[in-house]
Amino acid sequence: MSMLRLEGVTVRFGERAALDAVDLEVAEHEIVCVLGPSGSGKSTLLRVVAGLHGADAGRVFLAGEDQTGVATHRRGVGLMFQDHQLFPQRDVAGNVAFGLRMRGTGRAEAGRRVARLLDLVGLPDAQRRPVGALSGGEQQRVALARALAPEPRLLMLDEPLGQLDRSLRERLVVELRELFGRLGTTVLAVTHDQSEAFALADRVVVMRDGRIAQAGTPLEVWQRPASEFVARFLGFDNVVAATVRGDAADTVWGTLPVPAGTAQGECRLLVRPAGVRLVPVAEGLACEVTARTFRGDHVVVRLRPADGPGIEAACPLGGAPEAGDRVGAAFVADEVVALP
Ligand SMILES: Nc1ncnc2c1ncn2[C@@H]1O[C@H](COP(=O)(O)OP(=O)(O)OP(=O)(O)O)[C@@H](O)[C@H]1O
Repeated sequence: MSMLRLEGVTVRFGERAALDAVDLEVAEHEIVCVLGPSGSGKSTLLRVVAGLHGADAGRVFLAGEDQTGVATHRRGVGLMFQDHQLFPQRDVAGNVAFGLRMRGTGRAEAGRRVARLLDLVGLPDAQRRPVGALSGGEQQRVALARALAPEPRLLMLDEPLGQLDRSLRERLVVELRELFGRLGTTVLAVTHDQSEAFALADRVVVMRDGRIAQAGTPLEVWQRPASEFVARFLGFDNVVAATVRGDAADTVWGTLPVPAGTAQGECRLLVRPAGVRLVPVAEGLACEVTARTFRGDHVVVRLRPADGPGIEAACPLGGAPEAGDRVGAAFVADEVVALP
C-alpha cells in the first residue's frame, strides 16, 4: 500500500494554480525527492500534505485515509523545514525531546529516545550542549533528530541541507540515505539541488508550474528526460532541432547517429556531453573552443560550431583543448536522446 497518495490536488492562489491536479504516490519506506525551479509548487506540495494548507480540489491520503479536515498534528507526519528553527533557549536534548514531551512521553523514555536519536544522527552525548554553540551542520542534525523523534509515518523535508556548504551536504546526504534505510522511514523531500535529489532519492519528481513534468528513478530521469524542460533543468544544454530517419538524425550540427528504435520524424534531440568526442577538425563538425571548466574528474569544454547552438563536451582531464583551439566534434549514438 502507498503511504501517501495525492489525487488531483489543486491549490490556487488567486488565478494561479500553485498545484494543478497533481497525482502522486509514495510507497512505504520509499524516499521521494521533489525537484523543480523556484515557484514550481514544491513547498506548496509539502504544505498541503502536512495540512498547513487546504486543497481547492482533490484529496490527500495517508496510509489510505483521506486527510480532508484532519489537523496537521493529527496526521502523524514529521516536518523539517528550510529555516529549521531550533529553540535557542533549550539545549540539544530539550529540542529533540520537544515533540515527545508534547505527546506526553515520560521523561525517562524520552531521555532514552533522545540518546538513541543523537547516536543515529552522529551527535552522541550532545544532550546538554546549547544549540547556539553548534555548527550549521550540527544544528541541522539536531533538527533532523527532532523531526524523527515522534517516529512520523511520513517525514517531510524542505531543502533539508539548504544552508550547508557543498562538502558537508554531500556527506550528510549519504548519511541520511543510510539512516532512512535503517529506520525504514518514508520520506518526501523537496530540494532545488539536483545532485542532492539524485543522491538521496529512490524516485525523483520534477515539477514545472504546479504540475509533474516527470517522475522516475534517478537513473530513468537522467537517462531519459521526458522533455526539453526536464533535460535543461538537469543542466543538459546540448539540445537541437532534428529530423530522425532510420538510425540517423539531420540537424544543424550535421547528421548525428541515434540509438536503434528512436521514434522517426521531427523532434528535439539531446546529446549528453559524454556523447561528444573531440576529433581532428577535418574528421568532425568544425568548432572553436570557447571555454573549458574543470569539474573534478573531467573537464567540460564549450564548443562553438559555425551554425546552431553551442555544444558542451565532457573530456578526460588529460589532453582537453584550450579556449581558442579549433577541434572537430563527433557524436556517440548511445548518448543521444530524442526528447518526446
Ligand atoms: N501564500 C501565498 N500567497 C500567494 N501565492 C503563493 C503563496 N505561496 C506560494 N505562492 C505561489 O505559488 C507558487 C508556488 O510556490 P511554492 O512556494 O510552492 O514554490 P517552490 O517550488 O517551493 O519555490 P521555491 O523553490 O522558490 O521555494 C509560486 O508562484 C508562489 O508565488
